[in-house]
Amino acid sequence: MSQLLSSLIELPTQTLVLATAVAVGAAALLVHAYLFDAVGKHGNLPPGPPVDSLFSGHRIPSTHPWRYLEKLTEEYGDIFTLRIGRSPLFVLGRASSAHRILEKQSALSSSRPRLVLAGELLSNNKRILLMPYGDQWRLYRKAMHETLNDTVAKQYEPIQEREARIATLHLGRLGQADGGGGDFQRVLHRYAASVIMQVTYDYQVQTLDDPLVRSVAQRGHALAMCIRPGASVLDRYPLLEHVPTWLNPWKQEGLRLRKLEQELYLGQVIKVRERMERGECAPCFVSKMTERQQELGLTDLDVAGMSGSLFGAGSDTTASALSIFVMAVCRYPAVLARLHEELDRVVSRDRMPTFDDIPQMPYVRATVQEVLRWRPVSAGGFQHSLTADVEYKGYVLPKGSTVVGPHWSISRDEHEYPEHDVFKPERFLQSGGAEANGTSAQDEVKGTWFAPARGSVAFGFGRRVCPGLNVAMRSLHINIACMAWAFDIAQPDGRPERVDTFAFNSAANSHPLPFDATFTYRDPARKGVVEEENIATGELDRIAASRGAT
Ligand code: HEM
Repeated sequence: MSQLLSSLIELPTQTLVLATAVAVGAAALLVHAYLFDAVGKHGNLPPGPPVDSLFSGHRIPSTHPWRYLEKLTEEYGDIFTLRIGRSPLFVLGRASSAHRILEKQSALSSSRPRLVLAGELLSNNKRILLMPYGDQWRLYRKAMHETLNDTVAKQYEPIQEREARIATLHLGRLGQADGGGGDFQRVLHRYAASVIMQVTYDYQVQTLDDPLVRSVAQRGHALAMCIRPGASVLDRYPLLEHVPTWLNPWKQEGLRLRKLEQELYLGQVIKVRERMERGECAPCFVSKMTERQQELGLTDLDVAGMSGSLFGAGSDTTASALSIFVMAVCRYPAVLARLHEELDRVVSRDRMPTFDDIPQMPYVRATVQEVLRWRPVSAGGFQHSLTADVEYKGYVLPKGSTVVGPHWSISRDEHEYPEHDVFKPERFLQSGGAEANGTSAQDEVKGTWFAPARGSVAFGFGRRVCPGLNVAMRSLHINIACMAWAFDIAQPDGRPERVDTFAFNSAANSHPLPFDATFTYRDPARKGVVEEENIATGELDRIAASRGAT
């Protein structure tokens, strides 16, 4: 009797266990299918480390994420898979994979991952950096090419020479309160802001406290906040976009930011047009776009969006690269000594360097290349997304997934760059530097003295390569030549080993954290030349006037 009873109890217990197991198994399969839908369909994917969490996948540290990716590259090789939420991210940590996928197959790998808050709501799909590959992006690229190509960029050289002279004057006056003060990074920032504002709006920036520069920087900051990985719930759950605006605080915020941005950028376009009508505007991005607007089929919002994008893309990046140069010569004084030798041979102490001198200065050119390699500004690289399946080493990377080539790990490959952590411009003298060829960045400017070196990834990849590189490379050359011509630049205690060459912020365009450097004129004659040049730029008068006004 008791045997019968226990078998009756056992039966439902077994059934219950079985049913629970089936339910758990089914749920696991569903979760698996949900989390790995893109991955599961294709199967043959590059290996990668185990996930940190079943639901969120891999957690990439927010501090210097590129260093984490470098470690994984050393472990897993030139391609590996991470999972971010539901989506796979393929990391191309070496030149081999990045070149093969982002350059050779760039027709398939030149889109951007969708960013609902930053790209669609805030930017109204008018920010080229975040735009998906397609007709609108092509139109913007064409417009940018017309206004930033080598021939047009050459016309901006006088602006860059003048601004480099102003920057040199301010560097020589660091610590003085009468308009020459501020730390050196602010001086370099002012240079970059002023050049990009003149290129875009024919608007010269005198100080970083200029209200327009502040407003533009605030908009850039708002964008940076929205782009941070995981910053927006709308990007994690894009379906929320369909919740009506009055019930949707994230959408309201995105649209509020869009309004602020559009008012600012449209306002600047209108001001340029008013000055054009009065015949007071020098050629700049907005004036050229205004002339070509109808022909290209651009709306006012397109012109406003494109011109607004330029400051964010071109100002911080240039300022950061110039600060990296200062960091490098503080840490490696022998590099500065060799630059001094070259400048003394080509330029003499009686005048400042000009663009015409640069082709005669291979060491200056090699130094620029090494700045871009040693501490790449866009260290983590920019994410691209695939518009079709892409094959590499027998793996199939599925359409729609995201790939990234971190500039940091690619530029620190010991096979390509022995003693990668040492700042050594000589490596670009040996390899033929600017004359060598092979990347799409070089295709842009092939044969010119400022082409990025063979294998350089500093300006990105394939069809998304930086359209501002003609302007950027000119800025780096002229400023590095002027700084090295004028100054002994040093770590203040005279102890180069104290320079922390890893002290950078973690922004997408990474910037050295504030550090001290001294800028001492190499001799009084050079100081005299810089001051004389700045009578011509008008900067000495401006400083005197601002002193009188206070
Ligand atoms: C040292 C200075 C600079 C560096 C290191 C730099 C680097 C980059 C990189 C890495 C990208 C992304 C490429 C990719 O997706 O693979 C980019 C895109 C871009 N850059 Fe630059 N850049 C610099 C200066 C400039 C300047 C001066 C301008 C404007 C005059 C500019 C305008 C742009 C624009 C509009 C894009 C977006 C292109 C697109 O998505 O199609 N950049 N830049």
